[in-house]
Amino acid sequence: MTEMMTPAMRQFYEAKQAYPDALIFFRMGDFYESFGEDAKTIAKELGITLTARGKDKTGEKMPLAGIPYHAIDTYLPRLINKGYKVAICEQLEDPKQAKGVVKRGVVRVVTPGTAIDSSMFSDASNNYLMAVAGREIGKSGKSEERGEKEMEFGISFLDISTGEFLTTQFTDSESFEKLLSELARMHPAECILPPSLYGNSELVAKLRDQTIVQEFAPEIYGPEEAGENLKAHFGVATLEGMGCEKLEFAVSSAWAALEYAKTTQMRDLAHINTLRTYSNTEFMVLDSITLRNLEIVKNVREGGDENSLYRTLNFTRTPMGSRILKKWLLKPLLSVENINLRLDAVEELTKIPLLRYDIRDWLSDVRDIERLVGRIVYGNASARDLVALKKSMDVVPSIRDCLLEKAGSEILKEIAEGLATFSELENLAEMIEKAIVDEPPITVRDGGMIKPGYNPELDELRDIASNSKKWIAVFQQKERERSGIKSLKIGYNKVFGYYIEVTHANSSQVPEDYIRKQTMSNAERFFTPELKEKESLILTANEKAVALEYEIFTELIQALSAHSRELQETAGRLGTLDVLADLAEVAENNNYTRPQLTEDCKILIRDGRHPVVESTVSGGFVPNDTEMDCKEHQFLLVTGPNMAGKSTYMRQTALIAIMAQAGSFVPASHTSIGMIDQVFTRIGAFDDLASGQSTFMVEMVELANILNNATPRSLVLLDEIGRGTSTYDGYSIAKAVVEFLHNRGKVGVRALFATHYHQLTALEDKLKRVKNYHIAVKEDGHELVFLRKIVPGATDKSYGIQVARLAGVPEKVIERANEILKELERENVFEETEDSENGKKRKSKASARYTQMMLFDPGSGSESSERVKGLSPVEAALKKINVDEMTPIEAMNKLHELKKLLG
Ligand SMILES: Nc1ncnc2c1ncn2[C@@H]1O[C@H](COP(=O)(O)OP(=O)(O)OP(=O)(O)O)[C@@H](O)[C@H]1O
Repeated sequence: MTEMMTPAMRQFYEAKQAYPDALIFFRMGDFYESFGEDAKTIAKELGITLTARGKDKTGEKMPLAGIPYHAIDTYLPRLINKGYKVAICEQLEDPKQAKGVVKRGVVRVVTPGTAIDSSMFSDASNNYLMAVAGREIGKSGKSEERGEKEMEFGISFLDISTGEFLTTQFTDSESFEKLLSELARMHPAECILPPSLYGNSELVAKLRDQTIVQEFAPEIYGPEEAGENLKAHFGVATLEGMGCEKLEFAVSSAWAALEYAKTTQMRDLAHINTLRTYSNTEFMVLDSITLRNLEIVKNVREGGDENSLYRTLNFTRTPMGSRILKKWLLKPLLSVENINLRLDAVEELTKIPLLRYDIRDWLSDVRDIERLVGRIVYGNASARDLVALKKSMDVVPSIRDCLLEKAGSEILKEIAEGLATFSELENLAEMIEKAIVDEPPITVRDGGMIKPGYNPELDELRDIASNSKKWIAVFQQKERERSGIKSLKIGYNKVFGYYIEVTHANSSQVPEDYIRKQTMSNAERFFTPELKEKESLILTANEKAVALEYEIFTELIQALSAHSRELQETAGRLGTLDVLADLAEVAENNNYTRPQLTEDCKILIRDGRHPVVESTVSGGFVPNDTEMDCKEHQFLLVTGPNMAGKSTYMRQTALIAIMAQAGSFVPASHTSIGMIDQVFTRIGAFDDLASGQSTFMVEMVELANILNNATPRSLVLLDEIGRGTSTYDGYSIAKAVVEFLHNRGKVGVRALFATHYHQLTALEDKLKRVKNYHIAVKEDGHELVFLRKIVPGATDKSYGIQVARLAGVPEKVIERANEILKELERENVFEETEDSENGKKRKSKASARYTQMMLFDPGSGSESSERVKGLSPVEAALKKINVDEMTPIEAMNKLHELKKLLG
């Protein structure tokens, strides 16, 4: 049966056998075709027509799906993004020599993490492949207290299109917090795991929530062999210079990533010429929850970057700049010195606007050099890519010279000096300029790329070919006259070459020396010995010219490849410069100021604004101050009506700190930030129904993470803890959380806590570092005026009903709600309570009874019916208790609370 298959189909099945888990794309002339089951999948996923051709192994017609060769960039991402692996089959021999049966084979396997086609990812993102290595280690420290095992992980991230390669190693908890935090920050398209970790279903499930996970078992995964292989790849004697010589899991993961990339790409990836080891302790930790809650790079609603901090700050001119800016925001620094280096450069660029304008102007001409170099090294660059690279290189001398002359800050000087070390830059640019035409064709196999005058041999061949065209025209005229057939014409096609075409009606008139070549439906085609001779001359000249052009182009590619490291470094320097100039531009346009960074634990922000909200609110943003320290203002309890601006205020504090530590100016008139090692957030309710967790469960899981991991250097934002359960439980949890964070370690944790549990504000009197603040509003008749101003002290009103009216809740409901509220307030008596600590009298609206009602589920009908029946609060509460279901501790707590109610 297999005899029925064409040679192409046979080769297709050979490829399929070698790559059973990949969809095969098989190059046939101007198309990529796929057969059989692969064709069905491709047609379904891409919504293209499924046709049939030839016979398959069983003699049936073979399903076929095809896409035009030049459209692969459009279609491939749609499959890759769905997690498919694709194997690309191309002609294997050098086309110059290829004669007879064309041998095709797999030249590249494309997986999500190894895609290099630019259309697969936005310019602003890296396309990372992540590799993990690691194992369980014994329990220690905090994890032992919690009865958890610890894991030691090495992880690496490789972007094969830009050549960026990073690795790190760290100890993690059993719930993989750090690993998942890195995953959230780097957002890899694919993650590979060795069999030992792939067997850990919990790990795989958590990774799969965020990326595509594959098992990959390179033959050599041990640290020693992996290290040797990495050294061989980089051509170095030790990995010490890259910082990972002794980090066995980092090394193993780095080799796994590189090996996977080499195996799929089937080339040695020389442009991946260095590995950078980083440490988690270099950067502020922003876990996935915080990244989401603060909308650092994506918005919560649609997941796009609109209204994210990144979008607000990103006016970079180059794709490298966008990518670096994103990295800076995802990884704010922890070293005051390094942050100041960035800030010095930003400040300089704000102070010398002309320098900034010039730089940004020049940078507008710079294309994605990192990816262009990737394509060059890959051998799949087009002549257009070289022109783009040349245009990008053209501006470098101007930038370099201008910076050498004017730059004073350290980073700008370093950039200038770094650019100056690339001595071959101008020669390489000139080489491209001389060789390649200004607007070359898309393909590199059909000629037309090399400028006339660049190569004498090429000029000569082209001459022959073009003179021959004139010869053909003369020949046609001569033959028309000789035969007397006016409609006689000379034609050409790829299969038959040149021919003389005459209609059937005239075919009897042809001269005797015409030799029949082909009969068409309405014409006859002939040739003569003279035409045959000229044909071979023309065709060889053309063929030779195209081949020579390709050869010249390949030489250029090789010359550029030899400088791939310098080109990548240049790209990195231009990208960094772009970010610095961008931050300066944004700072100038938005009235940002330079923050101070300190090693103490103070946070002082004067007239702070939310960088994103300030550009979207109508009527102007009201700036606010923040003052935190570890002495008196360590835990700020923020109260205020719904919609007052509590969340905005808390978020702006965190965002200003993140911007400052990333090296950006900030939206405030004065800022001083004591280094923050991690921002934790528990904001809003995001259902995680997919994972089977309730809203409250999600809230508690996030809270547990904060309580277990926040350090005195952390900043914690808590918005409405305990909202997802009954008031009683919620209040208890909220209060316990304040106490816990306040007392954590010796100094506690810096935290902002927005709450509607007004009873919590009494904690200010008991816990010395808790301070009350509220966001002021003004009542104007029925109207509620939001002043948006944070002021010291607590508030005791929620104004929930007024806000409900503003939101358009029907007036009937609002009236009834007001009646119920008044009824509740009638029960309420003003009382003077003694502040035991300082002996001052404090007025509190909350009577014991009111407080009790809040604690014991104020909204419930049963509560008010108990009241109507005339039970005292303590009696009502006692009635509700089910002693059989209580633990001794719960019973003790309850008793304690009941006693307090008695006063
Ligand atoms: N300082 C400010 N200046 C101007 N407008 C502000 C300011 N702060 C907040 N706003 C506006 O008020 C809206 C509500 O703010 P926010 O969500 O922070 O209120 P909230 O007090 O947290 O509300 P809730 O308690 O209902 O969650 C914001 O979307 C923003 O438009």
